Parts: sequence; C-alpha cells; structure tokens
Amino acid sequence: MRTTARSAVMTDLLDQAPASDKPADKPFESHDYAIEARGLVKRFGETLAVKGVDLTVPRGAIYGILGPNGAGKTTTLRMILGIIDPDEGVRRIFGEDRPQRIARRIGYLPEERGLYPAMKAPDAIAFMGSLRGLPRAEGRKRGIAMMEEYGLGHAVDKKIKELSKGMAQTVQLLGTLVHRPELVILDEPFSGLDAINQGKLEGLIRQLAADGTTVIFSTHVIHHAERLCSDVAIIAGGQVPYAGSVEVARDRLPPQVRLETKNESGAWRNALPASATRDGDAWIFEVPDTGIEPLLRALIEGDAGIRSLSIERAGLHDAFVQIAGEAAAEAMRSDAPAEEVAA
Ligand SMILES: Nc1ncnc2c1ncn2[C@@H]1O[C@H](COP(=O)(O)OP(=O)(O)OP(=O)(O)O)[C@@H](O)[C@H]1O
Repeated sequence: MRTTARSAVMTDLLDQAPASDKPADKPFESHDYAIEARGLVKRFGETLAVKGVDLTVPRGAIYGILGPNGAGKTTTLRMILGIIDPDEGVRRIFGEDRPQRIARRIGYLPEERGLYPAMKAPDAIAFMGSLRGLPRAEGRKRGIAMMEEYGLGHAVDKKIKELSKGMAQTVQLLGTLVHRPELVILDEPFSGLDAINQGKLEGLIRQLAADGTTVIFSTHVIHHAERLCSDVAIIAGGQVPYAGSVEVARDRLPPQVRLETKNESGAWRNALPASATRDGDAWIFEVPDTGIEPLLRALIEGDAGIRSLSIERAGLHDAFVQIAGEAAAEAMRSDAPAEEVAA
C-alpha cells in the first residue's frame, strides 16, 4: 500500500478537470443505463491512450473492464468519472453528462491506493465518506460496523500505518462504500489481495449487486470477470472490440466435444470431423452440423467403447482470445501475478 500525505481519493476529487461545456454531440439510446459512453478518445501528448470507446452499463450490473496493462482501462474509467475530460466523445452517468454533479451517488476506488498513515481506520473511512457528503460522525459509526462485518473488528483502534497492506486496502474499499453509493467503480480491486481476501471481495461485490448497486471493476484477470460479471467490455490497445453480455461473448464460439474411447481405431473414427484434434487421450472437436445424436449412434455402432463424452461451452478466456487475439490474452497472463491467476 502506497501511503501519501495527500490521499489518492482526495487528489482525484480535487484534481477533477472542469467539465466540458460542449453539448453532447451524439445522441444516447436510453436513460435506463448507469453509464453510457460514446466515442471516448484521450491523448496524452503523443500517446493515443484511448481510441474511441463505446460502452453501456445497465443499472444493477456487475460490469468488468477487461484488458492487459496499458490497454486504457484506467483512462476510460477516469473519463467516465469526469476526473479527466475526453478529447472526443461523450459520457453520461445516470443520464448526467457532468459526473461531478452526482459525485455523492458514486464510490470510486482508484488504482493508486493511499490513506493518511496516522489516521485510525474508522476515521479514514469517515474521511473518505465526508468527501462524498457523509457527516463524519455517521461515517465513523458506519466504518466501525463495516469493519466488524468484514472481519476487521480487531483493527478498529489501529492506525493505517499499523495495518498490513491487504488490510489497509480493505479499509480503503470500505471508505469507498461508506456513503452507500448507487454506482461503485473499482480500478483493479483484486490486485494486491491474497486469495482469501479476493474471495471476500467477490462476495462483497455480489452483495452490492444483490442490493441494487451497479458495480464496475477493471481487471487483467479473466477469471474474476468470468466468475462475477454479467457484462464486460474487452479493451485492448485503447479500443473496445466487444462490449456486452458475458453469455453472448461465450456463445460466439461453438461448443466443443471432448471424447475419450477405449478403442483407438474402428469404423467409428469416420464419424469424427476432419478437424478433430488430440488433447492427451481425448479427441476435441466442434459439435458437428448434423448434431450430436448421429455421432453418438456411429460411436456406439462402430464399437468405440465410450469412456467419457462431454460437450463444453466456451469460457470467457476462449471468447477473449477470439475477440482480442492471442497476443492480448498472453499479455493478460504475463501481467497477472501467480497468486491472482491461481485464485
Ligand atoms: N497521465 C498520463 N500521461 C501520459 N501517458 C499516460 C497517462 N496515463 C496513461 N497514459 C498512457 O495511456 C495508456 C493507457 O494507460 P491506462 O493507465 O489507461 O491503462 P490500463 O489499462 O489502466 O493499464 P494499467 O492496469 O497498467 O494501469 C498507456 O500507454 C499509458 O502509458
């Protein structure tokens, strides 16, 4: 945990650039979305960080922004929040095109973590709430209750500098939620947490969504998005080649058959598609156009001796490779520390 004299949260609030006065030049489809962004572009000097991002986040969704380091996730989130203005494009949160006006309805955990080291944990939570309009006394009371509920009751009298990195990160997360925002935006919230705390955070995100809160988080670990998200935006090289439902992304790839047989050869082999490949002892192939029943008949009548046969839907990782390419998927793997991939 990086601790700075000036909290990262405060920095983000104080450094918000004034909103552009330009009217929205592209119409939005509906006000039923928590977030709508169209054609967002951001340059930093020579670097074109974000090259035209379109996405819509349904109210109540758990929405993942999925991409490798440097893909443009943080820049996109900061534009959506109004911390920086886009060079081109428009965005709205709850129909409002000046996000600062509804800052109290939003909770934001920045990628750069930071709390005042000398503050006691409940005071740090209350301080963060006060930046979003919550009276300090109420924030402190809620902070203690939240810490107890989250299993940090033993640390309510401790200062931030006395906490472990993971505990301090959790306190900052609770400070992001203390004013009970309708929309929560978490930038790489799983980074720096061990497997147990990653599991607890997954539970918290599910609970927030069950209570009607819209949650957006960025990650470079597909596993977290697959386990949690109803919708994702896949971002690579500053562009979003896919934004929408996880189920639809997975259905872009045909289901695969995995077949193991006792017998190696026989008439049944003619029933396998020419594209079938081996994975150890198993044959792997797409469900044939003729369907699974004729294949089953040929396997039984051809005396294959079926040991196991399963039809597996494509996972989000396979969909990611198809959409963003093997290089982006490989970059995700090399970005992720071992414990995060294994979690
Ligand atoms: N303030 C800045 N000045 C100059 N370049 C920047 C700035 N912020 C981001 N960039 C560049 O923009 C690109 C996108 O960065 P961004 O932080 O949005 O990516 P990211 O997907 O969030 O990656 P990470 O998870 O590593 O933060 C990168 O090439 C980055 O170096």
